Amino acid sequence: MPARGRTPRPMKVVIAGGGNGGLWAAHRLAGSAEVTVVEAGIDPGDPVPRRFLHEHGFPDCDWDYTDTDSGRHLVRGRVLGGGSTVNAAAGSRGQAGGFADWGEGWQWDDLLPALREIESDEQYGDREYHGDRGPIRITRLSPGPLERAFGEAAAAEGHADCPDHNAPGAFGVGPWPTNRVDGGRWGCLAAVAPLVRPRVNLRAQTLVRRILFDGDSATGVEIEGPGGVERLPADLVLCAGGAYGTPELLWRSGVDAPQIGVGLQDHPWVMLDVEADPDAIAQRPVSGSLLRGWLDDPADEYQVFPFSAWLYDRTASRGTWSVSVALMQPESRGRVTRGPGDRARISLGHLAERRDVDRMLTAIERTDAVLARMEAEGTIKIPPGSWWRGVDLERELRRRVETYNHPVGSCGIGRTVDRRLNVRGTRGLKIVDASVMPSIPNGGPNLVSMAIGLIGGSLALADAGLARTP
Ligand SMILES: Cc1cc2nc3c(=O)[nH]c(=O)nc-3n(C[C@H](O)[C@H](O)[C@H](O)COP(=O)(O)OP(=O)(O)OC[C@H]3O[C@@H](n4cnc5c(N)ncnc54)[C@H](O)[C@@H]3O)c2cc1C
Repeated sequence: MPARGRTPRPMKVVIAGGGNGGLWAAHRLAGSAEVTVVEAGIDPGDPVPRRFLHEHGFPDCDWDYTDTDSGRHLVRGRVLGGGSTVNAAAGSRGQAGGFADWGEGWQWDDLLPALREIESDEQYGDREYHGDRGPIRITRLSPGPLERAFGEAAAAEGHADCPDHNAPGAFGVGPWPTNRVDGGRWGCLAAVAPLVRPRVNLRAQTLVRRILFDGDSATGVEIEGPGGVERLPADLVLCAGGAYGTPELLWRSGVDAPQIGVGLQDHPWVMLDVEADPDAIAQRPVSGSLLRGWLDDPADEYQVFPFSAWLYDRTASRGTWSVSVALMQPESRGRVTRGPGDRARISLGHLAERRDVDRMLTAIERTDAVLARMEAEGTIKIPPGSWWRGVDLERELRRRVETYNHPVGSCGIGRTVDRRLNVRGTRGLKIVDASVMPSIPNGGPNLVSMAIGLIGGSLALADAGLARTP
């Protein structure tokens, strides 16, 4: 019991990682608790520099991970705003069925209030399943000539018109919901950091080296920043380092919770590169069309979206239109294991399950049918010898499959954390990022990881018996 007349001090919370989950948890907690956000990368500041709004590829703000299966580099934003500062700003949130195995308290209806609170949907904000007051602005960009032709070809192949991919039960072809303002990426750096900075202690360019414990209770963190190594005491530590960074931090801290790194999932995708008029491509280089189809069952969802190859790779031709095909509810799982120096050793495990291979092959076949119609109309050219029309397609698929940059689930609910996001076997330690997703949603993890941060912040307040400030 506090001494008579003495005001109890505010709860001290340290958030390790200022990305999607971390900034949204900070937003929820600031004002009700004394919050410090520790971000290893830079804070680019406000107003957001143009490059973080309009450019792609940030080697100076990256964690430099590698997929050990393929040897390919894995991009992970090391910058305030995390993935949402470097990503493709696709704001598709997935459908209810994609959360069916998330367990009690984490079903679609449980997540929807947070998903609504995050967003202002410019076209459909008045619908009950959308928000119109959140800082993340969702819009749909007008189609260019290639998007129109793609939509017509997909319709001729039997795909429904889909004006809002975030509407319940939506499938078909239509504009990408994208978090952009004036064409620029509108992620957590642009939209959430300005709300959080004045209300928290933000330590950028500072690494959380380890979580400190007294027995099984987290008591703070050890950080290393421009001023050297320091200890920050805390009543509660929230890990928000992402699907690779959070396991690393737990290992560095000697946390022995169950199944860390087990259960990693990612959407596998491949590119079908076709040729088109560079001026037509330039009219809508990214965030144009999205086709969501399914094979035998809605759980067999695949996504197709075209974009300018040159936008992401300056060695590519401006006339290359990359048509990506991704499997949205893969069964395969990868693993993050503890590598030398407690660095994450990542095996994405794409196409480990036979069923995923078969589903990818069928999705490619269906996509090729749409592209063939476009070619017949003269809007694109499928180069002779294209890999997906050759022999031994499965071998080529396995060689070319890569990451959609959507890793989740390395510290899943029901495995490493409980339903209130507490790290099992510890006290005063929660995880509030994409690593807790029990399985990969059938949309992008961008908005869902933000929702997890917001819910994690609410759970922390509720656990402490604190009221939420508006
Ligand atoms: C190139 C790319 C494109 C993508 N495109 C899309 C898309 O279009 N749509 C979509 O839905 N999803 C997309 N994603 C995925 C999406 O951005 C992520 O799922 C999301 O950012 C995950 O949020 P998070 O909070 O788990 O982690 P992050 O947003 O990655 O945040 C983790 C933060 O923690 C920091 N950190 C880590 N360890 C430490 C430490 N020890 N100390 C201090 N700080 C630390 C990191 O620097 C980072 O800022 C993309 C991702 C990438 C990389």
